[in-house]
Amino acid sequence: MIRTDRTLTALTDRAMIRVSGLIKRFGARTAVDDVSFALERGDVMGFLGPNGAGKTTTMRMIAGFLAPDAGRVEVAGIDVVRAPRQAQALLGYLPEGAPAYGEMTPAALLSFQARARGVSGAAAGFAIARAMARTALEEVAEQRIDTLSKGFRRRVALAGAILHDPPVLVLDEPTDGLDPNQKREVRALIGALQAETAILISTHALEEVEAVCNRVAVIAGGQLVADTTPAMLAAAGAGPGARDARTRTRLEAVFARLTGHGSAPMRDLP
Ligand SMILES: Nc1ncnc2c1ncn2[C@@H]1O[C@H](COP(=O)(O)OP(=O)(O)OP(=O)(O)O)[C@@H](O)[C@H]1O
Repeated sequence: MIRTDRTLTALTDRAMIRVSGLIKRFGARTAVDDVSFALERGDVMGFLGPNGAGKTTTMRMIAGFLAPDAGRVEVAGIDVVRAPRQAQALLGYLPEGAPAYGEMTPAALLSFQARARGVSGAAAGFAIARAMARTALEEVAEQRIDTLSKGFRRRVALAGAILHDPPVLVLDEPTDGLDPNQKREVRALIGALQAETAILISTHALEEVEAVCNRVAVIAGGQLVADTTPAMLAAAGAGPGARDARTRTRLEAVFARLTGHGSAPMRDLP
């Protein structure tokens, strides 16, 4: 497995997300198999892998929505299994798919979520306005969620994840269903939050990794097979060299192999 110096540096007390020896089984299938990594503030880690590799299962365990069979998850040093409420207060989680409560409006849902986090009054109003502005939701604030387009519904869920301005974000395919402009906006938001936040983001889009990630973790068959940087990933496919057209093509080939979104087979992982 590729591990860079940068990764080893991250395995310190400054870690905002620390995953150690994480295992999850569903019946006979081991969905997540001894996965370990750590992220600090300033890290945006792209989480790659083919369908069924274990990305969502790992993210659900980090967010405290699924109990691991073994191993440990800490958010800012807080054990997610032992102290889920404290850990979740520091974490924003964007699950796959659309938000529940389709009969509510974005404004009502965010208000409900603020109350659930113990925030009310002027502080809630401020947090909701900030989250709506960051996700450009104002124009649909009072429209029922189940009447919104997929892109808007995705942004409502994202607004909920960043509502309390958490120092840790776990985003499961945040730009899925968005049009190119909306994708750019969400990536700009991630860039704006990066300095103060540790962000884990699953994606099937190479341009997303290139645009926002300074780290890349690759999972296949439940096991972490690379924990590196986008540049190292490119080098693994292209050898050292400039990011010229040939490098780009090879990076695309490596990416296709790692994510299963392409014709190349999954063997020979870097
Ligand atoms: N609740 C569950 N019960 C049984 N099996 C499950 C459950 N959740 C996930 N799995 C299985 O665990 C494995 C990992 O699934 P997971 O959803 O974590 O993959 P993924 O990498 O997120 O895939 P995708 O890119 O398609 O979202 C798959 O084989 C999946 O079928």
